[in-house]
Amino acid sequence: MTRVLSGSAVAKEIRAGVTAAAERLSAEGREPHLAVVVATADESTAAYVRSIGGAARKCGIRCSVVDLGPDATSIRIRSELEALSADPAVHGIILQTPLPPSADFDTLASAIDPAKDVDGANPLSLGLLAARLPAFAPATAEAVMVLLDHYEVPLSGANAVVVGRSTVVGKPAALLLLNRDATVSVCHRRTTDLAAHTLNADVVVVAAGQPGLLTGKHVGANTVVVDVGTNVEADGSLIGDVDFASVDGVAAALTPVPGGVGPVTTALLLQHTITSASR
Ligand SMILES: NC(=O)C1=CN([C@@H]2O[C@H](COP(=O)(O)OP(=O)(O)OC[C@H]3O[C@@H](n4cnc5c(N)ncnc54)[C@H](OP(=O)(O)O)[C@@H]3O)[C@@H](O)[C@H]2O)C=CC1
Ligand SMILES: Nc1nc(=O)c2c([nH]1)NC[C@@H]1CN(c3ccc(C(=O)N[C@@H](CCC(=O)O)C(=O)O)cc3)C=[N+]21
Repeated sequence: MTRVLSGSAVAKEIRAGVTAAAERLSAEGREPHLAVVVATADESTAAYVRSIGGAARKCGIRCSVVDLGPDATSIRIRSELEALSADPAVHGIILQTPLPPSADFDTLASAIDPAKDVDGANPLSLGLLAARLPAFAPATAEAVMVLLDHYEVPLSGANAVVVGRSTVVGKPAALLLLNRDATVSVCHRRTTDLAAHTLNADVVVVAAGQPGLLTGKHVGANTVVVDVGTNVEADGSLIGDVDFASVDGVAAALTPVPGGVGPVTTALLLQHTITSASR
């Protein structure tokens, strides 16, 4: 039997704390405010931005979406990030990926004030994370850890495999797992034999953006699979990177998409905004 590790209830719990804190802050005249900068027409990003806006509203956090369009220049994006960093009424800033082909995420994210970097995108935040110093972790990577902890998956000494090495998800997830004493392998497109790695893993985190990448042939009976992928199908439905039907019944546990990592990510982003507004 494969256990389905839902994120919805976990997210709800986090949002309850956020709502109470947002109420307190607003009563003091410090309405928490999250700004989301978008420069893409990507469908999964649009879905994410909608879910952030909806969740923020419900929790009493102001959310402004700054949509610069898919043709925005690096100069335009950078000046927006600088203006938001300098605005005392803004407490959290996120820059959505993907960006226009001419723009570099890591370069632009360094324009986000680390104090407002609620998605841990500034390379400085990643460095602090690597050094185990206080910083905002990327919400998705932290959501992976929150889910594993909630379902009491042991990490110390566990073999963990992360599929994907992006700055936004794969790399920080690997760092967080390493900080918890897992033995971590990071796989990517040049990995020659993905199954050889994942079959040996206690925990597999998949963040590749490739539907159907991980199948029942990649996992064993004791493997816990965390599916970070959010791929929008032609009919508009959301699917992960894991072939759910083939892994279900083989692995020990699996997070669903939707209803797994996604809602926890959004809740943590709001929680980070509260932390920033409280300072
Ligand atoms: N649920 C959530 O909260 C979030 C979900 N996402 C989703 O997670 C997925 C990954 O996002 P992101 O990290 O930004 O994506 P990127 O495209 O930036 O990175 C994808 C990574 O996966 C690797 N990869 C791609 N294909 C394969 C393959 N066939 N075998 C092994 N590795 C592969 C790439 O390797 P290489 O480096 O060699 O190219 C790369 O490192 C997307 O579906 C995205 O929408 C993202 C953020 C949050
Ligand atoms: N800098 C940056 N950080 C990100 O974290 C980031 C990004 N860029 N670019 C785009 C991807 C995508 N992503 C999602 C997060 C949550 C849901 C989510 O909550 N989905 C719901 C369903 C929502 C719906 O169905 O509309 C769920 O999984 O249950 C989806 C997608 C974050 N991303």
